[in-house]
Amino acid sequence: ASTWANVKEGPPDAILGITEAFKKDSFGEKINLGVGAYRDDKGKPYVLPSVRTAEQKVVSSTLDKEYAGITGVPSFTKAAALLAYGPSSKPIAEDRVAITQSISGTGALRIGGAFLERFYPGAKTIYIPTPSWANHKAVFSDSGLEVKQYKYYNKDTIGLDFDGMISDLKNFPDGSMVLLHACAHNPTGIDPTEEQWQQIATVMKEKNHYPFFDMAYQGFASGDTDKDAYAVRYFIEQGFGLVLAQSFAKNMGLYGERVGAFSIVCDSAEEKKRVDSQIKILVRPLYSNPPIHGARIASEILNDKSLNKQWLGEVKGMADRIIEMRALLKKNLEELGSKHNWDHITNQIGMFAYTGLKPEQMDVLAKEHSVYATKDGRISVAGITSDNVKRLAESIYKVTG
Ligand SMILES: Cc1[nH+]cc(COP(=O)(O)O)c(/C=N/[C@@H](CC(=O)O)C(=O)O)c1O
Repeated sequence: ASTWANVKEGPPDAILGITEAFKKDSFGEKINLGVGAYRDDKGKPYVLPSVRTAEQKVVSSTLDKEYAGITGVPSFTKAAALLAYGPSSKPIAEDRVAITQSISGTGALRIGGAFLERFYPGAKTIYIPTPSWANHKAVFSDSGLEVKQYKYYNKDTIGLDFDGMISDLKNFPDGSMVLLHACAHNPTGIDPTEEQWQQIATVMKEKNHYPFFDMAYQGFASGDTDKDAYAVRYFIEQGFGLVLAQSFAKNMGLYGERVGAFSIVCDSAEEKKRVDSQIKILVRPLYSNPPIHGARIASEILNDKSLNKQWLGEVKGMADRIIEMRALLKKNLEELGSKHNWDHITNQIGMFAYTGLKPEQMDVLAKEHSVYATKDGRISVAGITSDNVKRLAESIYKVTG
């Protein structure tokens, strides 16, 4: 038999497969609300002007193309840590943060999964929210961890199942690894309030649970990078050690440049030194060292005062457009006379709206209305424009009444 006779055909990716279906549709007014990538009000991909400027600076500085170190471009990772943990971060001041560049957010999650699988002193089980980003389970199970879930979404209220989450955290074995979306929860767009984060931290401290923060949308959720880092910084103030995956795909629009970072907040500079050495030993056989171009662009933006200010304005602009599209969609649905309560569309935050539509309704949206989104009812609000919002509302209204 042929070498690969035993290889079976697998299913298309839940998220990236939507774009394939969208591309095949010849309808002129088709709408893609699938992949979580920002689009401007003309539905076009958006390269931030600050990124264009930073890229020109990088290119004109005629730097060489030598290997970066295993942990990447130092001026980038240093600035990424500051962005996440804040300028007055104690762990940074005490040199307790081990950080490596990663292949965007996915790569950071994968390095984290592999590091925890290799060194975490407790059970090699990580608890992720229900629902979570479609790729989390595979990233962590392929890292060799057992993946379990905690309650997060309440489908009756289309809100946070806070009591369910707290009771799960209380029932899990002491010292469990818990994945937390730092802001703009994917796919629900539902975040704990600051008070709820404080209660989550209290329970996790009592239970000695270990936080794994995934921050893929810092600045993109509220338009304010400090506000979006609230949970991470609060946990650190409460004395937690933690690991953090950062992505610059969305907040800098560097999707295809694959810019990210993975960091571990250690107990001491001495511990950080040991941890850092083991991160290098883990990364070297994975991909040896990361791509330099995207990191150099991000470094320019994060380290140059005026570029950083310009960037923050652009990130806020993206967040504001998303918030405006949420309000427009809700308004159009109400004007059509929809009897449903659509408050969740404007209450939710970040790239996605969790509509509450069922898989079969999502199928009808695609097949009969050429509106494409994932089966779980998640729509990427970034795909909504002032030109398509009316037709989108009509399509949803026809499907939901
Ligand atoms: C929560 C979360 N974490 C990590 C990532 C990974 O992003 P990266 O490009 O590796 O930095 C994504 C991407 N989410 C969108 C794109 C995708 O699925 O890859 C999405 O949910 O559509 C997330 O939504």
